[in-house]
Amino acid sequence: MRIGTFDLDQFYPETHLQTVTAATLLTVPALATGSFVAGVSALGLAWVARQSITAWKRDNCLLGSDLDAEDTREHAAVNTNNDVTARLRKATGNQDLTAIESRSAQYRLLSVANDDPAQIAKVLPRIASVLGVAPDALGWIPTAGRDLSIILAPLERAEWLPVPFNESALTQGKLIGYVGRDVLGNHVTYSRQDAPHMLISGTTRSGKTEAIRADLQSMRLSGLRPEIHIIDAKGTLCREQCATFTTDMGEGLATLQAIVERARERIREIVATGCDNWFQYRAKCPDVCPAPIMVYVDEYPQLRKQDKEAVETVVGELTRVHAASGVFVTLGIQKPKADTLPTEIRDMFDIRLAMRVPDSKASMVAIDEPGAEGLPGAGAFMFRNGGDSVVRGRGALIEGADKASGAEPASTA
Ligand SMILES: Nc1ncnc2c1ncn2[C@@H]1O[C@H](COP(=O)(O)OP(=O)(O)OP(=O)(O)O)[C@@H](O)[C@H]1O
Repeated sequence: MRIGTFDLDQFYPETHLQTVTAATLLTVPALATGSFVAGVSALGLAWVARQSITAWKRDNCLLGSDLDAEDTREHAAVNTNNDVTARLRKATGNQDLTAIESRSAQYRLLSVANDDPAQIAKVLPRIASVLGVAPDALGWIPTAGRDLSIILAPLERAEWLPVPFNESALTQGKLIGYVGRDVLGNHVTYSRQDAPHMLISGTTRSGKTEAIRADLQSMRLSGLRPEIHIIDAKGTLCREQCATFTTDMGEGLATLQAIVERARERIREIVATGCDNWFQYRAKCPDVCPAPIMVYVDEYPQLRKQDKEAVETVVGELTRVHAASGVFVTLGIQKPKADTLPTEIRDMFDIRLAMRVPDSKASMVAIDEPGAEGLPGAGAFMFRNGGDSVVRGRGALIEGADKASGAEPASTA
């Protein structure tokens, strides 16, 4: 398990020693008696033992019953916070609560040894007062593991850490998008093959543009030479390498209509070769398969204002049918509202990335649950891939996109 950039398994190097000892004790006699199968089984047994010992020691640490203060003190990233633990226990009357503190790119993380959502929900306001933050600024991962909840308190802006774009999380020949890191330090990625279209929501200064940039970069690095079309009312993406770019919404609509025409032709060609979709076609006929078409519309309601019916028809067809033709759509939206983003369009977007949005209603539209209204901004996200549960984290910042993550003045939005 990783907390922040820190791997808890590293706490227990002695388990490696135990593995070697167990392996030697079990394997040598087995091999000496001439049984290769027994030797291999013994090695397997030793490996399983090592995994269980590590997990057992780690859980004990997280559960707080056997906290190894010496080990944790050596690492600034993870600390049992005795002060917070004592105050939590006093404030809640629950003597089982133990707080282990760590940090991620934007949050102070408090791991609390309790996974009963009802109990935690009841004590959240008291935890907020112990941490000295407003209750609605607290985030919460109720069942982060067995007997474990994680409470997230936003750090001061000066303490935020940037998340560099990580190319190694991508796979050549696949349309993998790199989003950033979750609060436990894991890479957050998605595949356009599983979920072709993406909705990115976020009010001004929330990090929406940087999120689109990270996605564009991911697609360019896929090795599939994507054909990129950007329709961007504000023009902030004008320096991105692409096939077409426009800030003119009339032109944007015409671009989408032309893509629909091409997509219809493509699907005829794909079906004629006996394939169901672009991914199959690419696997079967890599030499003739056309490049994927990536469409990015930033500030979708602006485009929709151009001609509501025509825009909804064209976006509807592209998202409903043409992932099979190799067309992948990303919509950016500042204030997601049910009337500008009707359910039948919204449901076509399986990948949902929400940065800070104006209120909980907008969060419901953006990601089907409240919470994005309380995000601290500048790249903090809630992410949902299809039916999976929501992941919180911070988006990748492409090198050179910004000098220092903490340098910006706090947003008033
Ligand atoms: N992932 C990130 N990591 C660090 N800082 C970030 C990140 N994303 C955004 N920021 C910071 O927040 C600022 C605003 O980001 P961005 O331009 O992406 O916001 P936006 O939501 O597109 O806003 P606007 O609509 O006003 O353009 C950036 O200049 C940068 O300082």
